[in-house]
Amino acid sequence: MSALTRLADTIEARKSADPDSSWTAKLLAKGPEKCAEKFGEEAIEAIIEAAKGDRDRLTSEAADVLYHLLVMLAARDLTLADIEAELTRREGVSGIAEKTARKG
Ligand SMILES: N=c1c2ncn([C@@H]3O[C@H](COP(=O)(O)OP(=O)(O)OP(=O)(O)O)[C@@H](O)[C@H]3O)c2ncn1[C@@H]1O[C@H](COP(=O)(O)O)[C@@H](O)[C@H]1O
Repeated sequence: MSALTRLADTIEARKSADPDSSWTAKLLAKGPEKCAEKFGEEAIEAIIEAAKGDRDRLTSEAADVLYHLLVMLAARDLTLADIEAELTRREGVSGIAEKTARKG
């Protein structure tokens, strides 16, 4: 099992945890809008580090982004498996071909 899958499972389990004992439970208790806002903040921090080019800081911010993405998805009852299914569906479809098809 990958670290990402373990993290997703932990986040799922935190849905029923005491907000006083878990950061994730506390964030989930604030609702999906707050989870989305936190994800946005973390994404911006990662963008800044990517632009600056510090690999260590970008690694740390990217980990925050993945954690907050999973929390945001959990807040809307979406799982990592749901996203993996969408990625699997896209496998073998060129991004260029997909964009051309969308433009009609
Ligand atoms: N990966 C993470 C993770 N990444 C970031 N964070 C937390 O997310 C928070 C975001 O940081 P911020 O500086 O934005 O938060 P803040 O400024 O204190 O909060 P606000 O004032 O914005 O509300 C920090 O408190 C981090 O500790 C995480 N918290 C938990 N995890 C994972 O989730 C697991 C379960 O954690 P708990 O739910 O706390 O048990 C942990 O074992 C980890 O594996």
